[in-house]
Amino acid sequence: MLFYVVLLLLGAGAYYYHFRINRKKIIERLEKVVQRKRDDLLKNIEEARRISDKLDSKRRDYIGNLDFEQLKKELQKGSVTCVEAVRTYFHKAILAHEKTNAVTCFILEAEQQAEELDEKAKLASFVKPPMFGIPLSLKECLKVKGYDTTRGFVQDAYRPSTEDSIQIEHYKKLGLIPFCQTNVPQSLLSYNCSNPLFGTTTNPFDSTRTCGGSSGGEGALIGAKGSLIGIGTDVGGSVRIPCHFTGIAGIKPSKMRFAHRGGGASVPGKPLIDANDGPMAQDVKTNVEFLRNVWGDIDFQSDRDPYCPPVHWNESLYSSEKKLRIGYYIDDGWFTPTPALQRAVLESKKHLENAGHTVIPFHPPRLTDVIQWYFRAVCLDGGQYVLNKLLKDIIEPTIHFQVTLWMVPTWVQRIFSYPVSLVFPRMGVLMKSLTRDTFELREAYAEIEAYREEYVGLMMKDNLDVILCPASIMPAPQHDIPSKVVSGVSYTCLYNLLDFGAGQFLSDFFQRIFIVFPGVVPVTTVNKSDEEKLINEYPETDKWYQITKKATIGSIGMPIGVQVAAPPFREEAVLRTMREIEIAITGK
Ligand SMILES: CCCCCCCC/C=C\CCCCCCCC(=O)NCC(=O)O
Repeated sequence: MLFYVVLLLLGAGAYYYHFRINRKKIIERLEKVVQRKRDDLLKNIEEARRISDKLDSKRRDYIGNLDFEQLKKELQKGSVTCVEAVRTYFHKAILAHEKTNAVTCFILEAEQQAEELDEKAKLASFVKPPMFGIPLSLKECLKVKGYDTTRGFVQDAYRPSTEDSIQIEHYKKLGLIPFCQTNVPQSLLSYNCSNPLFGTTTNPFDSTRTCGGSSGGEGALIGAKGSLIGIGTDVGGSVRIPCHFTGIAGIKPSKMRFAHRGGGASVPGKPLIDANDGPMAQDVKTNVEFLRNVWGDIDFQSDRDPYCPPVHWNESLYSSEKKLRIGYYIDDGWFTPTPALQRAVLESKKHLENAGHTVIPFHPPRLTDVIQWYFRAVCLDGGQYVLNKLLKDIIEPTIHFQVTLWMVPTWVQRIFSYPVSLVFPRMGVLMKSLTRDTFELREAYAEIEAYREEYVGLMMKDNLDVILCPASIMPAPQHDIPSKVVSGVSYTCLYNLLDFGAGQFLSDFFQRIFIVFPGVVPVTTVNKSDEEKLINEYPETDKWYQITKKATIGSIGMPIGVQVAAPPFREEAVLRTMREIEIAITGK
């Protein structure tokens, strides 16, 4: 017996030794890549600075102070040129980058694209496209010809995309000029924004706090006024959480409203929970204008990707005067949000009631189950795909906790989940979430499908048009917190789980009720009384609550958004609701 124990220990030791040596080699090799990439970025920024400096600083300030609508008009009139717009936004993005480390690369060809557009504009026959000359920032994972999409993995550096994705092609056709790429967390499966290649992106309001993720670079850049409009992706909150953390507005349309051919994903091959791209901007108005133009011309995407139905912008839904019926909740029953987030929903409710809408309580059912199905379906191979990539890479320290969880074999997690449940029941739920086998995975898929019916059934029973709820559980926390409180995505991941696969859109009934489309609009900032309530009333019943409470203390002044969600192909109703909240708050 002793012999076998010794043999086993020796075997384990040898395996561990081999593993360490191998990891050391990988890290040494990749550290050189990191250095090269960082040197290249410095040169790239200097080149962008040289380009931006060609424009007189007074002119740059003038153009830099125009909002989206004003810049769009001036570009259309010809009183601002595309080259001037690009040079201005190189300048503004450099300033934002110096503050937050948001940019991973400037797309230097933007200047040339701008020059070509300006040349075309001189021809009498040329009809300017609707978003002529507007600079567009892009999350690093979106495919642009000639540029990397590393998703924060060092191993994927210097493997540039060979083509633009269909969406990028479309944006260029509409006159937009992609001018920079922005940072992401390693793997995209986190709501912070750090990776070993480009480092940590910080929140423009407080550098000790995260800008959110995974479209965190976009959040930081737009929040710091370095871009007017950008594109993120969202599989669990990655557009909405950074918007909420950085005080901007953004939306995650239902999957089929964009073409996905040529796009990338955090975990390819997960059928029920898929990432959608979505715009992010300083206000709702800009998102509306952007989507009005993109969906007004959606045939461009549908023609190239038959899985993208040609559903056009629905102006009558957006501009309708019919009063809405809105369901709201301030606590999903899984994770009580901190007081400012609850107040933001209640204030928005009042604004909407003042505008004549009916706002009634709505309770999303069984969030504990939702959390389990979501993690099971996102990590559909038990996290193996991401873990394999991570083990071939330098692992980002701010996601160490999350990676450690993934490394524990599923059967071990399952055994320990029972004793853990006795002292920390919510952790027990998470520890039972990763799938043991395909039998369990199929079951989870079936549950998700049934849940979709249940959820929309509840909405239909009360004849609800949209749902109003918190955007997250807390204001922006410190950089390492998201990986420690990964279950805090319940407010956003619910609406990814309710998304829909191809095919069902064929029926009008399904189109109306099944896919849910959420967006986030900034509403308020954390105040003193929120902090007092947090200290005196916020639960401390388990470790996640304790971490959340501690991370939220000291967040006075941080932005807070709310989330609005609605059934598929009714994105315009969500935008209308968000815009009405925006008008009530800002008066414009
Ligand atoms: C012992 C318990 C094991 C559970 C381990 C869970 C590990 C965490 C897995 C997934 C985290 C999901 C967080 C989602 C954050 C938002 C991500 C997002 O929207 N990404 C966008 C994209 O992928 O494009």
